[in-house]
Amino acid sequence: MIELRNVYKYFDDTVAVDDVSLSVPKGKFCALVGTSGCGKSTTLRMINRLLAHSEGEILLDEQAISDYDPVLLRRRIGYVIQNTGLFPHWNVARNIGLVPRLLKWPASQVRQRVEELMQLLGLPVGEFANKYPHQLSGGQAQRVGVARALAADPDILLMDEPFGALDPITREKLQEMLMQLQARLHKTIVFVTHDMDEALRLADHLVVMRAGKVIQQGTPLSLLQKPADAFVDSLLGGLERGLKQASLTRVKDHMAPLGPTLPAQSRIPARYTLRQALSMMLRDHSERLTVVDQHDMPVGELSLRKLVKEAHSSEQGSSRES
Ligand SMILES: Nc1ncnc2c1ncn2[C@@H]1O[C@H](COP(=O)(O)OP(=O)(O)OP(=O)(O)O)[C@@H](O)[C@H]1O
Repeated sequence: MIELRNVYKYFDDTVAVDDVSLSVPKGKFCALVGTSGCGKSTTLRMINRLLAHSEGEILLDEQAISDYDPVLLRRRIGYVIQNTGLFPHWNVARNIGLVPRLLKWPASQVRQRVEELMQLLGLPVGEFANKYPHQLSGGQAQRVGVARALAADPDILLMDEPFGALDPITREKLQEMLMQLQARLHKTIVFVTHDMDEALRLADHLVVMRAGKVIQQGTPLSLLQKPADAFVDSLLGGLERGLKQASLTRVKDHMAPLGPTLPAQSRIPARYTLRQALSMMLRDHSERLTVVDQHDMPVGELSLRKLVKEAHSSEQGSSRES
């Protein structure tokens, strides 16, 4: 568990981080988003003490980070940055094994761990172990960066725009890889990004910052349903907000039992998103879809009218709560 309580960071006259409080429970994925210079990276770097905070408290598992030995603290925390920070004259295997070697693991154990991680990250050992960073594509180098951060099995990962320099297709692949890794490893992750779609896709908890302050935080769906102000609304895509919300919602959570009327012609698997369902409705000129299970058996139906009604009542509900 990572907790920041009323944290400030000053650089001379600049207030880079201004009264930030947030907590990331164990095994959860927190994304920090906001425009350039709003204090995301500074917030991240204070967690592993690359930067000292000026005021407030930062706690790991309820213990102040100032009580930890900084070297031991950083070994508990994997750190991944945009330009990978790989050593150019070391091959991939040596780069990945850096922290275990510093920890004086026996050579055979380091080798085993490196090979295990390369496999986990889709980097075949025979092909990549002896390559140097300049021989890798951006996506491959970033996989090596993630493998290196995971080498000593830290419980926390801090990731600063890790996929920022990649083309959109590679970026999406690495997001997918990270989601799969997270489903297996359950690390506590704080992830900085400019890309709201990346944050919406990956995060359990979203923190929107502006000028050093946290403007709003919560689950991606809660922010999409009720952005705190026009700035958050525009970051979340303005008019596109409805479709983004639909991308995060599954058909199975909105289907109704099969009715007495004839099933609709178009069929959609229950695991698909509402965005895909809406697209199918538009494509097939149909306000109703039959929902099917993995064996293509009808299990329910989805109606556009009901979806619109539900969206309306959930907005009413969330405005009553706030
Ligand atoms: N070492 C430093 N010395 C002085 N000012 C700094 C330093 N590091 C950051 N700042 C300032 O602190 C503020 C926050 O910077 P930070 O890098 O945390 O923002 P960011 O949200 O991560 O930006 P970006 O998305 O562009 O990386 C900025 O005004 C920046 O100029």
